[in-house]
Amino acid sequence: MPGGKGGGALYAEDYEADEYEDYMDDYDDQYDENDGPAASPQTPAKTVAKHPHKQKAKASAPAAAAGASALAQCLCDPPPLRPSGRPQRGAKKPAQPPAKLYPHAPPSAAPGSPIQPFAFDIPSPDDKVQQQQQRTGGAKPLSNHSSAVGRTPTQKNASSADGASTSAPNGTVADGAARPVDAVTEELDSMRLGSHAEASTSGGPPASAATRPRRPLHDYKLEADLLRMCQEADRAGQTGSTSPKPHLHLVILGHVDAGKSTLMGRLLHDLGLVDQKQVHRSKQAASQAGKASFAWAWLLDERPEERARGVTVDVAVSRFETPQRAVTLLDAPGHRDFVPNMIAGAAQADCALLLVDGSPGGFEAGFDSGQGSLGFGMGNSSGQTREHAQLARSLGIEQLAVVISKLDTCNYSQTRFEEIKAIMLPFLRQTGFRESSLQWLPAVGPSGENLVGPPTEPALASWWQGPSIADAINRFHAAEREIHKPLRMPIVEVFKGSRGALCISGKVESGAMKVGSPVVVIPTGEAGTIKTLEEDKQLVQMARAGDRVDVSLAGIDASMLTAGAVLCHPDWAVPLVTMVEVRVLVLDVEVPILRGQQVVLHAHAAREQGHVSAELYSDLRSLGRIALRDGGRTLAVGIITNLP
Ligand SMILES: Nc1nc2c(ncn2[C@@H]2O[C@H](COP(=O)(O)OP(=O)(O)OP(=O)(O)O)[C@@H](O)[C@H]2O)c(=O)[nH]1
Repeated sequence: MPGGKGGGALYAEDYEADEYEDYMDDYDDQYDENDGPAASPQTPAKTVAKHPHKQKAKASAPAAAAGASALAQCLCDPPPLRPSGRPQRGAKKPAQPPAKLYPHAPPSAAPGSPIQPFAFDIPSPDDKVQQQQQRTGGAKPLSNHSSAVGRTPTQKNASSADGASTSAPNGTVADGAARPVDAVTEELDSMRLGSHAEASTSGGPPASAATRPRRPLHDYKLEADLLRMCQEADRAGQTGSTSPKPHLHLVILGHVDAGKSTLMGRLLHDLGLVDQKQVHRSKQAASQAGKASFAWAWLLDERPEERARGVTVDVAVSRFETPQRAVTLLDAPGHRDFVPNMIAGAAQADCALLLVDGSPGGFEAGFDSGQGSLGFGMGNSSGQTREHAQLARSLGIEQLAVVISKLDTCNYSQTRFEEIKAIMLPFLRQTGFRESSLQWLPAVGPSGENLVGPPTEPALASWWQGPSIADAINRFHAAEREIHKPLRMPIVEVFKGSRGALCISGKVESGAMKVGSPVVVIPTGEAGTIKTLEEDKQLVQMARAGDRVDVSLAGIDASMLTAGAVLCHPDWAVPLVTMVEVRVLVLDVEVPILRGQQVVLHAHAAREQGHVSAELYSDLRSLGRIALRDGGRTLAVGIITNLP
């Protein structure tokens, strides 16, 4: 296997800043044009990894020059003081620091200086590497290829909401590298889900559905009756959903407290989907809890936990329509603890609104890379604006509207709007977004400025004549429905439905199903049939790619249903693998990703340290994208290039 013994290793080679865009474009373009893989699955997967300092160097030549001299100076000049507080031997007065390298240098920095004298009160970057190596048993830095292995029976990650770095019961994703291949293989065999499924009391089929050889996808043909139903739905312009308009799955992203839920609550109200009574109830509840400013947000954040903490925890789903679009809205949490939930939300989306807090200091807090002025990571203090944008792009979102909120806090300043745009645009380009797929607009959630019509506030109306939020949504294109591929519906939620039955919900990523269709749930291999299909609380007979549905199943042991599993066509089930080769882009990480390092692999709604049910990116993009996280941070994003 490429990547060495037992897998579980991630390899990286040099990566230049602009390569991210090329990397995404390469793949997207090549699949668009050829409908085939950019690199043969047999070809060892290439990994791209970027070095944060290289990225900075390429992003701006003057900054790079300044950075190089600053770094060199820092390394060559002894620090002015020793840890004891006494001067270093031979210490000389530091030269005048170069021009500001990092636009959001902490306020404590010396005027004009990006450099903080290192106080030796926190581990140095070298210390961090060493600590990490000790954690992973003397692991080595990586080079050149990528692969990740899942080894434990699939279970819903029982870790923190973060889902990061807690060990799965039977081991870790990536510790195979240090152990003999045979031992790992044996262990894998003994853990096959076959035994898991056979042990179930449901009387369902053995795990063969999960482990039988993969039938080529091109052999698949949509069943005649389903095809007819899809064609009828096309003609009628609907699939049982309430609207004939093109359907968008829109996710709302952004740093914690950027104003996502407030904006969406107010938007739903202004579009007539939330009545005065609901608003009144929400306002009352919020003021009674001493959180009056969250009244609009509480229209979406309904859970007691969310209201108590004042943050969104899980993705809230609602539906609304604009004049030209039917929209399934996914309000994602912004808090860093809930990034895994954000990933599950973004994985279902075709387009996104990225909310950026325009208030003084708000943008800077959300956009902070946590890298410190010299580009070395200084902890987990980074803002989620960057991480959300990077994850969104790597999860396949190409259309993005950047909404600069809270401008009421700075007199609706156009200068502030333009300043934020000027900083964000190069970053988003570098993240892989095409400039032509980006929209920029201001909005103020609580007062409803620029949500469904032009601004009424003179200070904003004087300079903004561009699109409102509703206009921006109308400009998004609906994704193509992939009905000619076998059924795939990743399970996002398992819940007791209004009719009493246990239901699963999620977005159909490919194929179609109707009431009575046979299905199999991967990874457990449980087989059954579709009992009911519900879309937007209405019973429907059929659901196809692009529909978000609630499904109840007959003949399936309910205990086998977990979020992250995939509902599949029984003859073309998603492959269940213990190892995937991935091509990854390493994000701004504090220390290199090391062989043996534990990571949590996120693939669509699944997060695993164990078995992975995965698709090749070339077969189905939405299920072939992955993110690797550890310690509450996203380390790398990528695509599955091979299922060895
Ligand atoms: N002044 C002002 N305050 C706003 C605006 N939008 C939101 N807020 C306030 O910001 C706070 C956070 O708003 P939320 O809507 O909960 O933010 P969020 O992004 O949904 O937060 P999470 O989902 O927890 O990440 C609330 O007190 C809102 O009233 C705005 O445009 N202007």
